[in-house]
Amino acid sequence: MSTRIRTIAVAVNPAAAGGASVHVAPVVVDSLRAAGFEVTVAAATSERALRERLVALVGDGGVEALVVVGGDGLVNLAVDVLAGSAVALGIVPAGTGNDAARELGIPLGSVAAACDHLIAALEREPRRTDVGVITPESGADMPPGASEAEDGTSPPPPRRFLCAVSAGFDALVNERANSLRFPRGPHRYTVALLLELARLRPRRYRLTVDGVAHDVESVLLAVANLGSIGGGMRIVPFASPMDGTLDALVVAPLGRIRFLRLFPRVFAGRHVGLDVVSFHSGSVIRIECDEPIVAYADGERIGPLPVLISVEKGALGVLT
Ligand SMILES: Nc1ncnc2c1ncn2[C@@H]1O[C@H](COP(=O)(O)OP(=O)(O)OP(=O)(O)O)[C@@H](O)[C@H]1O
Repeated sequence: MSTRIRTIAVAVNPAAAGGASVHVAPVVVDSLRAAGFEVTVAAATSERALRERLVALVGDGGVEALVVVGGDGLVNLAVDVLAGSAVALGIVPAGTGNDAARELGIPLGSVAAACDHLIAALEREPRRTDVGVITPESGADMPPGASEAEDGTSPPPPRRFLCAVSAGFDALVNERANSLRFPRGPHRYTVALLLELARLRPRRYRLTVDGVAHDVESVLLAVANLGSIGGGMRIVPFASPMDGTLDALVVAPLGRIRFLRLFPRVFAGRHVGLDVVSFHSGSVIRIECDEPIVAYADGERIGPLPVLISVEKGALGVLT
């Protein structure tokens, strides 16, 4: 067993993948204990309560690693809490999309394989990984379902992310899904996608990459640290989380049929080189749009554009 890491917190999201992670977590805890690690379980009834618990655990130096059992939303929460600390992040994928795990080479689809991978990684030095930071510039945004007290005129605080920021079609789909009362579950995203597809049209953005402004029209615009979103859409197949760089993907205006035909190519990462696709790499990227669009990071709602995105090089130790 590793002499470096002995104490581990396991964070559970009872909401991930419709509750499936509740069954996965005990398997993870048992595997780690059987391998000789000291394990604390961190679960809470809400995301906010879980954040407070994780901040306390990391702050008092009680754990050397945090293993999340959930999807990209829970990974995002852990990254936001852990970046810059000495606590390493482990992931046992138990969500719907699991893009962070996929990109980090963590086995998907088998809890036993993911646990074996994690225990092997605990023997090694954590891999230093870049973390993105998204800073909303404007306030006065009321999230769907927020209380009056959460509304305000000051911008939401900066938030870290591991995978990507969405500011185009997929951000609109997320926002639409969040506003729908019916249906519940994953079908909400299908309905939202169809509704947004019917409304597909380009928006005008100003993308400023390391101080150089690009005025673009786009239907799909995202900024990646790790290359995939939405359950395996390889938006930036060449993205590296260890190069101190972010990569923006811009898809130029195109009709619905061509847009739909693009999707299988993006899943396969074979859109690079197409005339409608361009990439811009840099360490500070600002996205502005002349229409109200709410940005999402790792599938989490951030706030309206404009946003400033930067990178914290090697800020996170990942067990992989
Ligand atoms: N009690 C809770 N503990 C932790 N997270 C919670 C809780 N309740 C709600 N959440 C939120 O649930 C959302 C979904 O979780 P998660 O991302 O882990 O699963 P998923 O959506 O099924 O997977 P993916 O993001 O990979 O598609 C996240 O935004 C998370 O913050």
